[in-house]
Amino acid sequence: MNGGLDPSRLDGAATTEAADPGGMLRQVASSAAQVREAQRAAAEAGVAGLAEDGRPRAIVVAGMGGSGISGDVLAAVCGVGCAVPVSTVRGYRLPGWVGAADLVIAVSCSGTTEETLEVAAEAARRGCRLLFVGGPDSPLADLAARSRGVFVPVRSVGQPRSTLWGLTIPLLLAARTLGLVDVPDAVLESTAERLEDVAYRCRPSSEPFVNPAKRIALELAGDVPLVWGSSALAATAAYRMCCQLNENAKYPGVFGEVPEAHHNQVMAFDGHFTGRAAASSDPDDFFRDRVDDPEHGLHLVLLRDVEEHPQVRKRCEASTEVARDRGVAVTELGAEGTHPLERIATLIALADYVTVYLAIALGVDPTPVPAIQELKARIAER
Ligand SMILES: O=P(O)(O)OC[C@H]1O[C@](O)(CO)[C@@H](O)[C@@H]1O
Repeated sequence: MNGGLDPSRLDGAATTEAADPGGMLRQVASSAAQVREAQRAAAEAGVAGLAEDGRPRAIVVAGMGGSGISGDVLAAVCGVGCAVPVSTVRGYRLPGWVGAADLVIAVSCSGTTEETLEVAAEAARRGCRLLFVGGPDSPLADLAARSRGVFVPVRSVGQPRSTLWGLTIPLLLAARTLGLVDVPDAVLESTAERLEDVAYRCRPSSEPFVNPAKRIALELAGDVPLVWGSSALAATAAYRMCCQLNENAKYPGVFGEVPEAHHNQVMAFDGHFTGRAAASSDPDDFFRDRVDDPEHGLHLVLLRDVEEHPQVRKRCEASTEVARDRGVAVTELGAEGTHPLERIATLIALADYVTVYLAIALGVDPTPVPAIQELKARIAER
């Protein structure tokens, strides 16, 4: 499955369908189209009707993996000033405080994920306000019909994780209709245009020296990425990047947010995963012989937002210095645009491409997730 690193796999001519048999690059490139199509789907489903009952006390999004991220993106775009709390439930249990005054949004691309269905069924039993987003002709769609919740059908572009924008835009439109977020149609369109622009710059035929995603993938290959966001919004993109490293590249990724990472994760720079420890000439160095390759160690990936707390900006600069002083490589990815939706979408889009190209450079098929499927099958047998 893993053929080892071969940078030539990212040469423009080589990044073909053979390198990506499941079509993950095509799926990622569909993000802008998803933004546009989801607006039509949400309007046809009657999401605007949610406003009839006024503002909910809270919004709770239930979803797993690439679908659960939609709840985090909603919270990030609504921002700290949001009039009601927005949280994501990843698991089987709906928190005890959630009741009829709250809006529960169940998101599942396949419409079959057991955790999401269990939380949604519990929300229906408690009489919560309900919105369902996901696969048509599915158990989720059946539950929506039985519980008379609003249902937005979403056409999968392949994998749930690459259908992120088809799943997320209906949530943003629900929040908009409830007066909780300012996302005008013009911002949805400018976000789609920015996604198209990232897709163009990161297109398979462009060579690594001009393609930012290919360049960053080659910088990361072999290292253990610590991915830190410089704002709540960038931290959501950082978490997404780690999940995409896992599922697309079958690769580890450690998520963090500045300033919190400065109170714990940064200590890993002083540990044995840094090239410095591995290259130690001290014969008594416990870690010296335990790291195979002193060239490859931790790699700090900083996702920088346009709007950062002034102290966080200083902290990001200091992070870079502290990391480089210890032989830890640093790569920065910057958000583009002004609206929070544009900023998070551009960070996610670039990071998505990085993870797909990392998979290809390593000889890994980005699309299938066999260990996830095996776990599901084993659980179903018990
Ligand atoms: O959107 P769905 O179909 O509920 O799936 C959610 C997540 O579950 C997984 O299939 C893993 O269980 C992920 O790949 C996916 O993002």
